[in-house]
Amino acid sequence: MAFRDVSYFVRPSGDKKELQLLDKVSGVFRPGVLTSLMGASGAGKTTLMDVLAGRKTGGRVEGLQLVDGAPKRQAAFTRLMGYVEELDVHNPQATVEEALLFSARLRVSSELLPAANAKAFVRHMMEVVELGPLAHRLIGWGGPSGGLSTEARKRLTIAVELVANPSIVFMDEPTTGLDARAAGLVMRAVRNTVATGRTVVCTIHQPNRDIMDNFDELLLLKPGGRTIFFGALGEKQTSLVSYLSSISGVGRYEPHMNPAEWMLEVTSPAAEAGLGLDFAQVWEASQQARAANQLIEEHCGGYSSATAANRGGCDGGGNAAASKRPAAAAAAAAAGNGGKVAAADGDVEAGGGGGGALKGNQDFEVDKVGGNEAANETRRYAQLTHVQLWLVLHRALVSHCRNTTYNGMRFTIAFALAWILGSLYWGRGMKRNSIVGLMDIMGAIFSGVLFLPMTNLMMVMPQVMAERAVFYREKASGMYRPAVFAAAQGLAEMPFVFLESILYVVIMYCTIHFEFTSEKALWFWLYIWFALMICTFMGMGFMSMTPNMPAAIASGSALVLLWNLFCGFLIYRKDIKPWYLWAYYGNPITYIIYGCVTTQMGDVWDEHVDLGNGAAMPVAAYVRDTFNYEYSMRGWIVLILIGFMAVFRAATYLGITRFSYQSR
Ligand SMILES: Nc1ncnc2c1ncn2[C@@H]1O[C@H](COP(=O)(O)OP(=O)(O)OP(=O)(O)O)[C@@H](O)[C@H]1O
Repeated sequence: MAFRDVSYFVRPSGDKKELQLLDKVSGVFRPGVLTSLMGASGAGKTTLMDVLAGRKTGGRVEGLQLVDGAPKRQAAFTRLMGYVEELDVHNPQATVEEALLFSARLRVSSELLPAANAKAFVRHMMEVVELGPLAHRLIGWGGPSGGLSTEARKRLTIAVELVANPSIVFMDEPTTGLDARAAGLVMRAVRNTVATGRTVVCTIHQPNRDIMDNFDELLLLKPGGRTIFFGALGEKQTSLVSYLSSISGVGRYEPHMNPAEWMLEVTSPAAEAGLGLDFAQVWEASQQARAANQLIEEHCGGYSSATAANRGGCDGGGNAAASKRPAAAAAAAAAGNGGKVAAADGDVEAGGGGGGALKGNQDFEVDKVGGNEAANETRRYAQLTHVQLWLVLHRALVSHCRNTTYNGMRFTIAFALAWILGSLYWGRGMKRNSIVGLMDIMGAIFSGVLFLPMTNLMMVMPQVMAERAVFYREKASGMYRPAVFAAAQGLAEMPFVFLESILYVVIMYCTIHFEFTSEKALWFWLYIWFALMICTFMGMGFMSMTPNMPAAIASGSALVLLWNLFCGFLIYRKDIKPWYLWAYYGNPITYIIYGCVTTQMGDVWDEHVDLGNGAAMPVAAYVRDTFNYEYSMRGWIVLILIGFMAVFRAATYLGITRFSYQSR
């Protein structure tokens, strides 16, 4: 990948003036070469990497970006690159191998990596980052709650990108937060990745000497996103040290010093002010900059920065071919960097193909993976929609089955609430011959419809919050359609809510002793099942549309209170002021109570309610006249409730597609 005069501008909200975060940055990232992006905090390292990776969600980019000598086309480039984010966000319920298989299947097409070969490929990639022994370990949440260690999680994050067989891998601060030993292990995985012939670019903060020794080249930025140095570091960073030492006034480098620390210290804004120098200007005038520019020109061919920018070279247009790296390129790159890359660990060799070649003893040609990716470059996703849905749904179901805390809690609460309601209204389900008896039945139904479904609403929110973080990463990697994720998320809940509804209804129905006919019991169960589903989907929808848990809980609770008040139990339908009727009709609780009450009592013409003073009327007539409940509506109510479910599923879809709470 080559880029020239890349600038990036943002317009902070409420500010008329654009802020420039990158200022004409140029460079070349080559196969088999490990390039570090360094600079003071806030210099623009992550910004540059995000711009080059096409991960910025706003702002304006200028300049030329080429992939394999042609203007970068983002859709194709997304399939060719891996982006190791600083935070290691994974599905905690998956094992290491499952997470990698999931990524491989969704990011490499079945033509290039048949499902039968995926496991062998993944196993091979696990060897690259030395995760083989942890293949069957559950990822977990890390820290005291168990699962992979911080360092193993980082190697997993790298592997998740590697199994997509990318040509170029961007890594955002892969060693941050790790101790020296853990950072060393991660760097070995990074180095192994480079040895497969891939282009690897890392942002990194003040690495120690051992870590620094792993890097071949450096792009050093200063605040404002301007280049201070770009080129080979040389053995033990001698090229960098000799360049900076040649600038008059720069503090002397002593052999015992950490070169990264020294470099950042002598080029800091304070040091610049002390020397009265602008290191970016010094760089532009230097002989090393001329050599770097020559290299950049060689890779940029005849493209001018302005032309490419106008043609959408930054994020669209152009005719980018998928990256095809000849083995010679990797070898040449290695030769140009002290031969560091040529030696590969184990059976991993630098080689050709879009994703570098792995020579193993598999019974299929891994070399083909990525090498033929150009054939699919027009396809946005590696897999067809139904395959995406199956893979995402399968993962969601497995995760739910393993999430014993979530399921344990919801089944326990269902059991406990059913018994509490059952003991409160014990045996009153058939006492329909007095107004008090009917109100008891209504109360039991109102409580049953509200309590457990509301619990579901609150309990699902943290689950969705956790899944959303993983979704953002996977969406950015172009693994599947957002609609697939939304569909799988809803479908995976259904069997568990189904079981929960059976547990809840069986206990409640028997203890309250509603009428024991299979028809009435089935109607009752159906409405309660729908109530649970609606509230679960509503929790998912609210969590997807709002930025965080407090916002989701606040908005969900407010709506539930409104539903509660206007569902026709606390205030009868006929007593609700006309201008509030929308809250009665646009309210799923209204229909669930309506359905439960009318199917229990709306057809009971042979029993009479005592109205006092010797007057009585059939139960069915009382229910119809008092609550406006028509028995004939029971089927329509099912359709209305399905409509509410659809609305909340749509809310989830809109939330994940229209609102992104991860702006970059
Ligand atoms: N969307 C944005 N709007 C305004 N300023 C931004 C935006 N994104 C980044 N910045 C600013 O741009 C500068 C560069 O940010 P960036 O995160 O790229 O720096 P960095 O070199 O990676 O820093 P660090 O090492 O601390 O992560 C910072 O001053 C940051 O505050």
